[in-house]
Amino acid sequence: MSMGRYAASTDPEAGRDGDGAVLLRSPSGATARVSLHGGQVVSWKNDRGDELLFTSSKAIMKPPKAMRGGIPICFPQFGNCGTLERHGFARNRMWGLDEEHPALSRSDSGSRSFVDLILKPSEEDTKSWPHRYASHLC
Ligand SMILES: O=P(O)(O)OC[C@H]1O[C@@H](O)[C@H](O)[C@@H](O)[C@@H]1O
Repeated sequence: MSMGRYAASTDPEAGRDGDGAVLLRSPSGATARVSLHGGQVVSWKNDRGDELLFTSSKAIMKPPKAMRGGIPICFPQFGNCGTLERHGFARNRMWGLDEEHPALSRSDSGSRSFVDLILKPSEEDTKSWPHRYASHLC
C-alpha cells in the first residue's frame, strides 16, 4: 500500500518520510513523528516547534537496534522479566499501517490527524513466544 493512497483515503494530514515514519500535523501546527520501526512515537512538537519528548543524543534511529527515546512499546515483556530480548520484540519490529481496522473512522476524527498501526506475529516470533495476538496502536 502506498502512503499516497493511505493519505488520500484516511488522513490527508499524514505523510510518510523516507525512513519509514509517519508524520502527523495538526491544524494548529503541532507535529508527531511515528516510526514504523517499533511503532514508536519519536517526536512530538507543539505548535511553536518545541520538542516535548526526550530522545537520547546517542539514539540510533534505524533498525536493527531499538531506538532509545520517544515512547517505546514494551511488549510482550518489560525489561528482562522474561525469556525474550530486553523489553520484548515489539520495539524492534516493523509495524504496518492498519487500514482494515482503523480505530477512528473519518466521521469520528473531525480535524484530528491520526495513524493506525498494527503488529502481528512473524513465524520467527512465534517460535520464541508461541501466542496469537495483534497489537493495534492508534
Ligand atoms: O537500554 P534499552 O534496552 O534501550 O532500555 C531502555 C530503558 O529501559 C528502562 O526500563 C530502563 O529503566 C532504562 O534505564 C533504559 O534506558
